[in-house]
Amino acid sequence: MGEQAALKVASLTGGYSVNKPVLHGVDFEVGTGEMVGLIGLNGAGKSTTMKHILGLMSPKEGEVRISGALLKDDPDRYRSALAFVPESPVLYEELTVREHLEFTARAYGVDHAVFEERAERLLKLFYMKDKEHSLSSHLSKGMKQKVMIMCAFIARPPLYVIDEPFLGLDPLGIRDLLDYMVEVNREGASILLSSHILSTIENYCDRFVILHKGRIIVQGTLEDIRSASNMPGASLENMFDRLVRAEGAGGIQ
Ligand SMILES: Nc1ncnc2c1ncn2[C@@H]1O[C@H](COP(=O)(O)OP(=O)(O)OP(=O)(O)O)[C@@H](O)[C@H]1O
Repeated sequence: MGEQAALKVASLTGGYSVNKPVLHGVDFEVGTGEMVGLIGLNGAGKSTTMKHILGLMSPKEGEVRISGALLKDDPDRYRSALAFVPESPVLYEELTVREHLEFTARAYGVDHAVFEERAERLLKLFYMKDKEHSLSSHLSKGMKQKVMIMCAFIARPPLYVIDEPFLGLDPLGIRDLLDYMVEVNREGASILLSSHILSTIENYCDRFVILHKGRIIVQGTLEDIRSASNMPGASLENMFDRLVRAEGAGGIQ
């Protein structure tokens, strides 16, 4: 991996209360142009890790760097270097789909002509062209999720942090999203993707980080995880099942 990873999470310990951390010494990187899958059971700490990366939570110990920089070094630059797709859509009810895209593009300083071109392509790709002037409150659940996804891609930042994006998307939406992620990835963007749909992400991610009860139990390529779990040729889902059962399933104590 290069000297300066797109994202470096180092010895991260943190949580919601001072005395009871949720994350314990979490260490991983996302290299430039890499797609890394963050996987774990409900409550394993995936969203908490992402909140630390976004700067919504401060580490108790350890640090998070984006392209070598800490949030406190240059908050504006840190924030504009990443786009986040949350697990549940968070939209402004009184804004239309197009207005959401415009608002995001402006916040990231996207040139107007570039915005028009990207917006047109995304609206068509996600079958949302006929909804561009609809208020977000008038959209279906999956359509709201598509707006969040389009907002991330309109910005085209170097790093995407994507939390379980497939929920609510129809099969075409899932495939279009994956294809688009591959496209930005090939152009050099880095992606941290969390999902429970292991059979889908198995074929897309370069590496995986398996989080269990706030600790990383294994990380690496599919082959690395096959060696670590002594399961040659196994699917990610089967390895995950064995690894977390061996550690004892259940939430963070
Ligand atoms: N706002 C909060 N306040 C206190 N504890 C929280 C809060 N959000 C999450 N937690 C706790 O932190 C732990 C990790 O939760 P987190 O949301 O990071 O899990 P996750 O891996 O994203 O799970 P899921 O797959 O269900 O989305 C859990 O024990 C959870 O109860």
